[in-house]
Amino acid sequence: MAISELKLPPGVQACPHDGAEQLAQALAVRVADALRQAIASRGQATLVVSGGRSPVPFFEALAQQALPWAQVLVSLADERWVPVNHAGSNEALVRRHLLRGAAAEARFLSLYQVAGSLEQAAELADAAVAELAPIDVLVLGMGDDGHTASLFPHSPNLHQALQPDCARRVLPMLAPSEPTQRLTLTLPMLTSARLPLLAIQGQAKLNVLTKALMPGEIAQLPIRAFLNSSLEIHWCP
Ligand SMILES: O=C(O)[C@H](O)[C@@H](O)[C@H](O)[C@H](O)COP(=O)(O)O
Repeated sequence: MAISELKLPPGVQACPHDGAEQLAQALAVRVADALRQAIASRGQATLVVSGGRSPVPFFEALAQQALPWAQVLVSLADERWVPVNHAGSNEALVRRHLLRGAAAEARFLSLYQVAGSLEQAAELADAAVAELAPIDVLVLGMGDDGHTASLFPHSPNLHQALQPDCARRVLPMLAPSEPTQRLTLTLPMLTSARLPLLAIQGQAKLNVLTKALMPGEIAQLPIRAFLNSSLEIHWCP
């Protein structure tokens, strides 16, 4: 099935692209326009991006966009609880591929915190991200298991993190793969985004999305929590 054939709920929109490079470029233009608008209205803009492997071409395309970067605050939807010099650090990925050239002037808000336990790190991150909401632009990814941010199926704290009135902005999560200890923004933080975007690539992820659009438990496919409000889904084969 092609993404254009999916029956999407009201507010959810599909944006198909021919390939990864086209998706990265189009998403960068879309995000940059929204950041410019936010800066024109409020003098600054907040951008929350995801980690993983696929966002690299998008980060590099966005870094090329002409923007008053000093007025942009960048942060992450989720982070692996590893220091920035660890190969799995999402912060390192953003610093390497997005915050470079003129974009290095943007301010970056770390989710990663040095602490004695993951729970303590989540409490510190919770306080640190208070200034993020409401988010102007959110770019989510999705795993083959239907997780988004670090909202992993059946993780401890998943139920709490997905409550629309969750009082925490950040909660600790456990991922099924290394690095397993994660920090994630919770549902109310993520859904505060004025422009929520989901970027996914490939048939396998389209199949997961198709399944997520069918009735079922949110805990099985946490992406479901984002399919009942406004969302722009950018997809390429
Ligand atoms: O830290 C992370 O791993 C993420 O933020 C995560 O939610 C990611 O977006 C998905 O796992 C998809 O990752 P890919 O796009 O690389 O497949």
